[in-house]
Amino acid sequence: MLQVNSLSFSYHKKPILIDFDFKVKKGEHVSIVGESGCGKSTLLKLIYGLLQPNEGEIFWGDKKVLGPNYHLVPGEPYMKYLAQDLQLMAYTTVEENVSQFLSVFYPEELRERTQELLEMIEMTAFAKVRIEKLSGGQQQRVALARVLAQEPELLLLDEPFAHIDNFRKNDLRRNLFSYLKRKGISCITATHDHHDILGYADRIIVLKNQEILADEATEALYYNPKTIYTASLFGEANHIPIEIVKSYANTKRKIIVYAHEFKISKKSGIPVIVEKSYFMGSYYLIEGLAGKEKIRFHASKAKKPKKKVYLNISIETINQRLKE
Ligand SMILES: Nc1ncnc2c1ncn2[C@@H]1O[C@H](COP(=O)(O)OP(=O)(O)OP(=O)(O)O)[C@@H](O)[C@H]1O
Repeated sequence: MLQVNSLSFSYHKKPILIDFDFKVKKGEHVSIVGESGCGKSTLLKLIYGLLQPNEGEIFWGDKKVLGPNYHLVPGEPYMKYLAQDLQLMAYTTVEENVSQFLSVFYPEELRERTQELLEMIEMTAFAKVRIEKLSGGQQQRVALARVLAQEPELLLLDEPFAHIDNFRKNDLRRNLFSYLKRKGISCITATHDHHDILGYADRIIVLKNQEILADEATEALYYNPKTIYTASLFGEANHIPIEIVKSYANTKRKIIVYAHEFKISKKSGIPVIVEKSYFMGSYYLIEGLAGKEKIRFHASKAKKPKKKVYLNISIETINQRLKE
């Protein structure tokens, strides 16, 4: 288990992370999310031991992670960190880059393990190709297989699919995260992309203003995000005064409603004047005004500007969001 205790870090006196406490269990997959510059990469570098905490400690089981003040070569053998710097050997083949790190004695087992990893990254056809001939996204996939060949207990991934095209991304996500679960490898992923989170992360840690804003199981956080900042990490979300939803409500509170949670009605609900429709593939995202309040919702067809529609939200959603 990873244990982060009262961790604080500053770059040249500028605080980046203040008093972080969290745990990651064996085999658990945790996503670190938050706006650009909130400190996601910094947190991964601290866990890996590339940066020295100002305060606090990090443990993997009973082993303390020592920062650069104590290590000439950063990194711990039980942990791997995959960042933008891929550290591949340009003049050797994909296969060699992966198999070199497998601690396997018998040639047949070496072949099988290499094959398993190349299948996982869908690069079997490129086994004999030299790294220098690959695209950036292909190199990123090889780098992933290479760190997995080293059988880490904890894998740290920084924007792992940033250079990978959309054709591959979904398959690769599914392959990678089920591989990690199968092998019981713990994983912390820093990402902006909610597609990396929903469906894969067991837990989400949200960073904002140098602090942990939320640390919760993925579904619980999705359904009850508490702040619009958190909800927006999952997709298009509205933060609207409750009096717009329930005209009789006597409160200044606002509630979070995801765009897809509104149902359109011809006759009753929140009156909204359409401003703009955006084609999104399987639906249209519609922007409109409820009084002075901007509202975004989904519709199966585009709506003409100035058209009046009525929106409804289920009572279950309202009650859930109003819970403290
Ligand atoms: N070596 C450095 N020296 C000084 N400041 C730094 C250094 N590296 C990062 N920072 C600053 O620390 C803050 C956190 O950076 P970090 O890269 O951890 O954020 P991030 O959440 O990973 O961002 P992104 O999502 O854009 O990758 C930013 O304000 C950044 O400018």
